[in-house]
Amino acid sequence: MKPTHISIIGGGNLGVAIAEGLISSHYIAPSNITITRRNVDKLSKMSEKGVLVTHDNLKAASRGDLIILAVKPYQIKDIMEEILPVLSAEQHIIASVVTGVTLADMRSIIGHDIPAFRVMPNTAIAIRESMTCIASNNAKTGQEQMMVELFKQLGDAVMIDEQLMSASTVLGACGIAYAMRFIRAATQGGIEIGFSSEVSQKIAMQTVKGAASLLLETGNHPEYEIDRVTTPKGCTIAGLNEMEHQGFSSSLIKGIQTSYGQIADIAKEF
Ligand SMILES: NC(=O)C1=CN([C@@H]2O[C@H](COP(=O)(O)OP(=O)(O)OC[C@H]3O[C@@H](n4cnc5c(N)ncnc54)[C@H](O)[C@@H]3O)[C@@H](O)[C@H]2O)C=CC1
Ligand SMILES: O=C(O)[C@@H]1CCC=N1
Repeated sequence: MKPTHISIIGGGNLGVAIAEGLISSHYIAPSNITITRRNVDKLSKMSEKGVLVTHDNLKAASRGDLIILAVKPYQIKDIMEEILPVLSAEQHIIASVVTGVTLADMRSIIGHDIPAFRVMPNTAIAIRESMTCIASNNAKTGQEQMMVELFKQLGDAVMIDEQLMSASTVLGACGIAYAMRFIRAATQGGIEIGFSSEVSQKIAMQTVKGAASLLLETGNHPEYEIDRVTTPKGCTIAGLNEMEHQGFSSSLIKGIQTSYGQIADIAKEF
């Protein structure tokens, strides 16, 4: 089972990133993707790639069998009300990437029959390296599997309980920004100890990629791999311990908790 036409409502940062990932995956032809935005001029790169671009959400919704809502939390209610007249439980799956908007919120507008999903990717979906968490509680047979297969084309994907959707938003979607801040900070440190900014960033980026790949490929725990780097009385443990004295792990955990707390406020925008 595979969607025949995917319509993305809201061609902003994430909506375009999803379309880019879909195009490069060859999972679906660009002519079977529609993306909408009020100002379609900003989607010219998408139309150059063969994606159908329109400001007409109704047209997009009737064309698609999978509709991905990628608008801001305060915009999703109006969009669902707008497209409702063309939705049918037989034709459509509605998937929202909108932070803090629950399946119950969605059902309060679109009703109980239309299969609804929450999907939480991150912006690396554009290059097919997203971690995407997916939840639903009224999917029809085979639809959950179809959604996982689709998003596995764009990185990795898992079904989770909806209760964990906010946690997945923080760890996966916000998480890519935390990882990039690590890269930027490491780059700045690298400049201070002698590298040009360009070379420093290259080293920082490839090192983070290598660390993640090592864990993904071996299945090892990070501390096991750290033990293999930290020579006794060596420079790694000296720096690592100083980072911990300065609150490295603690600041990350506290940041994650703060982001998580913020989602309750975002949810009020619905
Ligand atoms: N940016 C990210 O990394 C992630 C964002 N999200 C969620 O995805 C959603 C979208 O986020 P972004 O792409 O960052 O926001 P964005 O503001 O870049 O994109 C939203 C787009 O929707 C368009 N839009 C607004 N009203 C519309 C309408 N009536 N018809 C058609 N298009 C309309 C806007 O013009 C804009 O281009 C948010 O709810 C956010 O919480 C989730 C995971 C990651
Ligand atoms: O910062 C935000 O609220 C959105 C949700 C996850 C990533 N960006």
